[in-house]
Amino acid sequence: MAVFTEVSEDEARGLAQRLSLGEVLELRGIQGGIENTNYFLTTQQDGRRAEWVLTLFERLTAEQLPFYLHLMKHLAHRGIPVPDPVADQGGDILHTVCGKPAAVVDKLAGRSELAPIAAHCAAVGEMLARMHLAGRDFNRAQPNLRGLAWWNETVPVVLPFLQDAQASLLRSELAFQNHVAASSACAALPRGPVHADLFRDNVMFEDGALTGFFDFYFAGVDTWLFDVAVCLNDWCIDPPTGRHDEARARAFLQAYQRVRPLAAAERRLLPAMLRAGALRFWISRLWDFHLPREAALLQPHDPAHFERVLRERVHEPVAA
Ligand SMILES: Nc1ncnc2c1ncn2[C@@H]1O[C@H](COP(=O)(O)OP(=O)(O)O)[C@@H](O)[C@H]1O
Ligand SMILES: N[C@@H](CCOP(=O)(O)O)C(=O)O
Repeated sequence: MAVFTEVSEDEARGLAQRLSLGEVLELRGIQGGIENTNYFLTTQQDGRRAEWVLTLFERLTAEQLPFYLHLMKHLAHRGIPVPDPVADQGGDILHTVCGKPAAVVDKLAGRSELAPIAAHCAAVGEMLARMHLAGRDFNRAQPNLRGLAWWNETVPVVLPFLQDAQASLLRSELAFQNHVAASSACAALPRGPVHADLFRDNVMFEDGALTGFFDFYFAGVDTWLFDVAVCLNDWCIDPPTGRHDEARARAFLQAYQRVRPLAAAERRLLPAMLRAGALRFWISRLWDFHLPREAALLQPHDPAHFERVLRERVHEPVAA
């Protein structure tokens, strides 16, 4: 993230006490990310150091947050390696810090793999399929808040900032996606809770092994295929050109399908869904870039990257 809201050591101590985390040793603002305020919090509990991530939610509301936090808890309890939100003495996992909704989760070990090879992609594919299956009996529902309705709302807001060729691509792709979304093939796709933002910087590895998925704050109930497309568009491309990387994509898809084979309708719609995944992040990056928010450590993402990825997916459709 960025630090949109400064948290004092006093605030952190009060929170650590309410959550029985022990004595606060360190509180450090995190630079990565763009949505929320994140801090690493180190405490000492019974003589042992423990590391946590404190997140203050800057846009999500107290009504929306239980879905994400309970989803993480549900998946963690089913053995999927995701951060587990810490409850206070009353059992609540949604807290208030500096007047904002906040959560504390355990810090995952390792670091992000920003230059993945096929083995990393296979590990992510397998865990994503396991996560989809583990989410089937999650009993809360909330739509993907960065789904089609948000694209339709946001495109008119960003269009005035674009050159003609970009505006024309954005309009035509949005029309195409509205058409696909209204089709019976799309309605038949299997759905459930999806991460919806499982980029390389939202997965940890240690010594080559996957240690967890995190940053579930764009999750929602959507097609499982959308998650697959978002991953292929980030893990399995050549970043400078946005071109599809066949070897990494095969590793990802084979590993995913060893756990959950794609249905025929999913295979048919994958090319359109890859375009949807590129469009979704092109729109959000345009929005963040042209209508920025104030933050101490914010590094906006480059919108041109997903414009390139989208053009690639339109001109060179990728089959499953
Ligand atoms: N549970 C976690 N374990 C380890 N590191 C984390 C965890 N959550 C967040 N981080 C670190 O914080 C950074 C920003 O978090 P992220 O959730 O991506 O922010 P944002 O929600 O603002 O996009 C990550 O890149 C990672 O380094
Ligand atoms: N992954 C998205 C933006 C969301 O940022 P994150 O740090 O929460 O993953 C992008 O790359 O545009």
